[in-house]
Amino acid sequence: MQVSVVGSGYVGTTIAACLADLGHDVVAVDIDQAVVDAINAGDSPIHEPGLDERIAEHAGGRLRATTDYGVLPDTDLTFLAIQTPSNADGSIDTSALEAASEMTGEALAGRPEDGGSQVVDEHVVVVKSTVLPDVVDARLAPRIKAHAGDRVSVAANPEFQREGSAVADFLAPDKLVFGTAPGDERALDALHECYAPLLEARAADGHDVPIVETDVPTAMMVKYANNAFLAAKVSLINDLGNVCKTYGIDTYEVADAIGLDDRIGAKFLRSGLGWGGSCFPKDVAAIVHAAREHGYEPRMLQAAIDVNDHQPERMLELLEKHVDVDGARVAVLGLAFKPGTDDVRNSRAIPVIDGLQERGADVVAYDPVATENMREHFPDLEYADSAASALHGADAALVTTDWDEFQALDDEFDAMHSKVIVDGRRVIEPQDDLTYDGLTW
Ligand SMILES: NC(=O)C1=CN([C@@H]2O[C@H](COP(=O)(O)OP(=O)(O)OC[C@H]3O[C@@H](n4cnc5c(N)ncnc54)[C@H](O)[C@@H]3O)[C@@H](O)[C@H]2O)C=CC1
Ligand SMILES: O=C(O)[C@H]1O[C@H](OP(=O)(O)OP(=O)(O)OC[C@H]2O[C@@H](n3ccc(=O)[nH]c3=O)[C@H](O)[C@@H]2O)[C@H](O)[C@@H](O)[C@@H]1O
Repeated sequence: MQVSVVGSGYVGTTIAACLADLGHDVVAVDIDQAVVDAINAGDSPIHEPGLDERIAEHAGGRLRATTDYGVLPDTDLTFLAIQTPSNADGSIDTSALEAASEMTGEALAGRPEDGGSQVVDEHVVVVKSTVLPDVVDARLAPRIKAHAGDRVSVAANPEFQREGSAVADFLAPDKLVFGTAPGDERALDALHECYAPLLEARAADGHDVPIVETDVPTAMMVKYANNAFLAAKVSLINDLGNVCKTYGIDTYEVADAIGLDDRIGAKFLRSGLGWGGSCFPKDVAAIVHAAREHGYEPRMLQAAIDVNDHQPERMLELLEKHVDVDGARVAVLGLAFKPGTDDVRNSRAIPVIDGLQERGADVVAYDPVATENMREHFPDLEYADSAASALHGADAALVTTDWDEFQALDDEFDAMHSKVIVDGRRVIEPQDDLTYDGLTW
């Protein structure tokens, strides 16, 4: 199948490389020339395990990149994987996605001045971006169809991959959700054809992937409900964890026990500093905002946000029990919002660093891959090139991301001025000569 993917960020690059791996001919379209150049040179524009190899293997073959929307009519199906960031009030900013929809419609209509060289007979545009249930039909499809007409179907296929394991998640999904307009067989057939090689590969490994066929608004609501449920699950274990801590009980022991109950499940029970990233905070805020616009107050979801917002403050309060933060040199270990990624969007390290600076600390930060991205937030912060050098001479260290390499830290603590560790991710093994405090244990 000929597939185009518009938007080559975390999602777009992953699905473009994976679809090429599955045998499709894929063209990635992005307005960022640097991103396009990287892919064509066989390099990944983002840090994601398994992506480098796939891009290196397929670039120049089944995978190419361009800034030219004129390639769209030569493909059968176009995914839109454009960012949908939060506005200050929690609603989502769909302007970039709307612009991309407009450009997609123009290209499919074959207007030469918009990069189109031919009028397509039939085409399917699939929205991968996460948008509220009414956005595809109200704001995206009209922009595409105004130019390209009803020869083009517009469908939704929300994505459930996680950063840090995006390739593995995309290739082994728990489910696929196909949202199409009622009776739109063209869209449904195209989605089935696109995913057929993935389903065959999973079947060969003995796994059936359930496919949920539904309408477009329900497909997007599934995406929001999925993320809201997981974020709330983490907030609930953090809330319970804060209670456990007041009794001196280890929340991880409790979580292991409750996770044995099938109705609860063992995943997403790691308590600590809370959830960050480009999606949980954005998506929970968006659904809360939308609910209020419709006159409903979503109390559980707001509570999930409140608990999450408070965990960094709890970390700083714990630190204050052990050191006088004003003037202290504090090492922050971990800047990415989770391990395995260089993404710092809404990283919990950001409010922690803000809080340290407000309290007059001298902060030194380290992350194995996310330092450059964090420089955009904190250009004047001191960045160390290893955990060992961050710890050297520090009065305390805060663990903010659960990178594996922090587990191996041992003698490095000896170079600290005072060996105080506040662990927000349960990474460090407590030792007799360390003053060790966990956030919820
Ligand atoms: N990051 C993730 O792991 C996941 C993200 N999502 C959703 O997927 C969507 C995309 O997210 P990310 O990949 O993280 O965003 P991103 O910000 O990493 O990538 C967006 C890309 O679109 C490009 N772009 C912007 N306007 C364009 C235009 N008019 N034409 C062509 N390219 C354009 C940008 O240059 C950028 O490379 C969002 O709605 C997000 O909520 C869903 C599941 C997972
Ligand atoms: O819509 C999205 O973008 C994606 O959002 C999340 O994926 P992601 O944000 O990449 O990473 P997660 O592994 O879900 O972690 C999110 C945050 O929760 C935190 N977390 C996660 C699990 C846990 O037990 N405890 C915990 O604090 C992580 O540290 C991280 O800050 C969802 O897990 C994906 O299914 C979804 O596709």
